[in-house]
Amino acid sequence: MKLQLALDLVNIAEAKQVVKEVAPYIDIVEIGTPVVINEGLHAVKAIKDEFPSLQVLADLKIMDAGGYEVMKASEAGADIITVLGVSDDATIQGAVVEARKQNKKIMVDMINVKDIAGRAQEIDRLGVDYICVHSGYDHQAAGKNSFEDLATIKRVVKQAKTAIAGGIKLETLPEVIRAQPDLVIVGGGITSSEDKQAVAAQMRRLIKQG
Ligand SMILES: O=C([C@H](O)CO)[C@H](O)[C@H](O)COP(=O)(O)O
Repeated sequence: MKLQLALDLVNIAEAKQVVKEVAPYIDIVEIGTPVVINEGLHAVKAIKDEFPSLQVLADLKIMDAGGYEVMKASEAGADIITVLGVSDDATIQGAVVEARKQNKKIMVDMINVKDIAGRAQEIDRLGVDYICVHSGYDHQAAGKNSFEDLATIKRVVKQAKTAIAGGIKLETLPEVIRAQPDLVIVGGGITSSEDKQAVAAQMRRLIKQG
């Protein structure tokens, strides 16, 4: 099981500082959607250049023009790029084709997908690398999480790796680990804590224990 740090509410300099603190405990750094909006794909390049041994995920949440946007994120150095599960199959297929050309991976974010089981099966057949259940900030504010959805995709997805994101904290991580996703994505659970390094280290320990 891998651990991904999501960076959402930082600029490039702050992002570098956080990654420096927690780098030994994480596998993937996510350049979050708000960072891409504020800083552009330069943020992806800056982090990849400074931390070449970490995988970098560009959370573009692509909704259209999958091939083109994956190409641009790949040029910036992204290893994994996100596409929305609610987008058209053609968008996801375009993203997958381009990712294969560039030797990159596609993660489909299932945020706002109503029929998780049905859509996850369709998306799995499109050859994506990860399917991620996700309670975004607005869903978290309404008290939702994606634990049930994780169990659903674990049941129906045959080929892609499974991931979960949205409000995961040190206290809720054991419940997530019990469901055995391939990847756990944590943003505020690390970045909002006073001692980010200690929290990331403890998360890594819990994941290692399984
Ligand atoms: O994708 C995200 C969100 O939509 C804002 O862009 C976050 O990266 C994701 O939810 C993980 O962050 P936390 O919920 O703070 O763990």
